[in-house]
Amino acid sequence: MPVKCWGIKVNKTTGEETRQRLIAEGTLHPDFKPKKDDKYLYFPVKEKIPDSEIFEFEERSRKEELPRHELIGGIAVIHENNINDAELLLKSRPVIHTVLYSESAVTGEYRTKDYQVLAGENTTETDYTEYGLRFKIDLSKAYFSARLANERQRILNSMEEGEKVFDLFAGVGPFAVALSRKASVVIANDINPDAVRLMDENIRLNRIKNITPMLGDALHMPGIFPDGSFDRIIMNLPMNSVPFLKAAFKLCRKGGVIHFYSIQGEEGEMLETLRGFTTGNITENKVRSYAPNLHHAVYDIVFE
Ligand SMILES: C[S@@+](CC[C@H](N)C(=O)[O-])C[C@H]1O[C@@H](n2cnc3c(N)ncnc32)[C@H](O)[C@@H]1O
Repeated sequence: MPVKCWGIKVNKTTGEETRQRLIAEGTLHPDFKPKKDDKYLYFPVKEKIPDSEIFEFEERSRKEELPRHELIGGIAVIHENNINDAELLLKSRPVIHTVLYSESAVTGEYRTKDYQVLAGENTTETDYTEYGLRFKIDLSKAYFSARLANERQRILNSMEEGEKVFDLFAGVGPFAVALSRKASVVIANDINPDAVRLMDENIRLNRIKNITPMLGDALHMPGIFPDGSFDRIIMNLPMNSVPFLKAAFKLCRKGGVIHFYSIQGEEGEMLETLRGFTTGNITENKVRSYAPNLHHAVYDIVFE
């Protein structure tokens, strides 16, 4: 039965942005379901806040556990080929327009996956907002994971204003776009033409002027830029970054930092390899679980 509660009414085009803002502010009411009509989305909030009005919302059933999924903008990705789960997810939030089943692990040089549409619109494209930044994503054409959002902010917070950053495996540009807020310049390279096309769009969407997107093989980058040109290097190709370490250390200045990502089973697995390149400080952190007995780790390496 619908219950009266404070809520925010927003245009559908700004729905995801509003949802993330309310979550970040801690005001989205978890006990009621957001709702929609032809034009607007309605989000329940815990108390009276600016622009809120009283609306009627359905209570969430405590038993209605949602299937495990990753939400990227309006797309929910599930790992079981289950139409009922997909329909449940589609109905659970007005912002979800498509539910995809990921048929494989990330594969190939471009680190993409095969997807099957289980419910909703027949698309792998979506709009995604992260910390106020907007992104065009196409999951079948270029890699993207929303689970690295906090990691991008961690690096941004560790940066000084005006740094020169090189993102060697930039994908559709989430690290580059986030870090451009503090950097003087970001060079953002990827070998996948679709990723670079989407990155170009994402740079324009956010009206960013200090990112140069590049289409190329990371191995060739030291031939283009003088040694030691950059303060910070991002290496998020976690299954296969080791062959690119020599190039990264050439591009990094002495005293600069390289963020090296690795999918690994044991803590410290990469330390010996990395010690072959620097005597500087190396700090290791777990970014997220990846699979049973595997995790995504980041090594922050100071080049000395
Ligand atoms: C795991 S994805 C990370 C993308 C992005 N940094 C992100 O976090 O969303 C790795 C990316 O490296 C790119 N890649 C693979 N081999 C490459 C190479 N030799 N040179 C440049 N980019 C490469 C892939 O196309 C893919 O977009």
